[in-house]
Amino acid sequence: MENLFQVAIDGPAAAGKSTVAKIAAKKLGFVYIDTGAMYRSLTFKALSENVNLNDSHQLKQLLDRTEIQLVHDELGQKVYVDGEDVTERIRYPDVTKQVSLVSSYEEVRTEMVARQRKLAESCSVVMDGRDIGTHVLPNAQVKIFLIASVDERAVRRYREEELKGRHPSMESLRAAIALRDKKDMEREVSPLVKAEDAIALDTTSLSIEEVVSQILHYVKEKQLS
Ligand SMILES: Nc1ncnc2c1ncn2[C@@H]1O[C@H](COP(=O)(O)OP(=O)(O)OP(=O)(O)O)[C@@H](O)[C@H]1O
Ligand SMILES: Nc1ccn([C@@H]2O[C@H](COP(=O)(O)O)[C@@H](O)[C@H]2O)c(=O)n1
Repeated sequence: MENLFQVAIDGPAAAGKSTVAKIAAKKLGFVYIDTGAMYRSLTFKALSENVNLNDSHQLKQLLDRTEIQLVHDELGQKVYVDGEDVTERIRYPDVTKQVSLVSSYEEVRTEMVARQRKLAESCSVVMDGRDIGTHVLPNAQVKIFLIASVDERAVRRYREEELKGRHPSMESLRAAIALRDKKDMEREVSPLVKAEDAIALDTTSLSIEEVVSQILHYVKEKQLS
């Protein structure tokens, strides 16, 4: 289909990908696709059904009988697994801790990528994840690789946790972020890496509004060229 526009946003954990992708998509009138939520959904279901997370074949079979829906309304994104609202549940620490293992398997990724490409088939999208610019949407017109220092990312997560009434130590947040990045960068299949043609955007000292404005600038520039 002609005239479809794709914005790919990749980067390490807690760099701000989903926050800015959501706002940019809304401002552009594009659909926002949170691919991390899809891997989290499968991890949640595998944990709920006691599936062996070291068995990629079992995980793929589970995925084949799992419906994952990303639904958007005025209040934001909701995630449904087989019709159950798991929006909050997939952010719990047990899922976050295991999701990099589940996402490391080729069988799982092949199916997820097929689903993600299908979602982007008929509409303009802002898609965020780890392999969007390198693998899922290699022809995306705008590719952003969002980074921020690990200390800043830990602070951002801390503030988020504080709002939910939780007070984890800064060091535990920092360690969890660094460990997840390491696993995502070192896996064999589609590791987290900047696409050659992606724009690196360091958000360490940028506000959310400034990051969104930069992304919109790159999109407008491309649309006019
Ligand atoms: N530029 C920014 N300045 C300050 N805080 C930010 C900025 N961007 C995002 N945040 C905050 O940082 C936290 C993490 O952002 P977000 O969840 O969007 O990151 P992410 O890259 O999607 O993370 P993950 O990959 O782990 O899901 C959120 O609380 C968000 O509000
Ligand atoms: N395209 C993607 C997106 C995500 N992952 C894996 O899922 C984890 C959770 O992602 P969040 O963005 O929701 O934090 C992430 O740590 C990766 O292991 C992926 O592999 N590819």
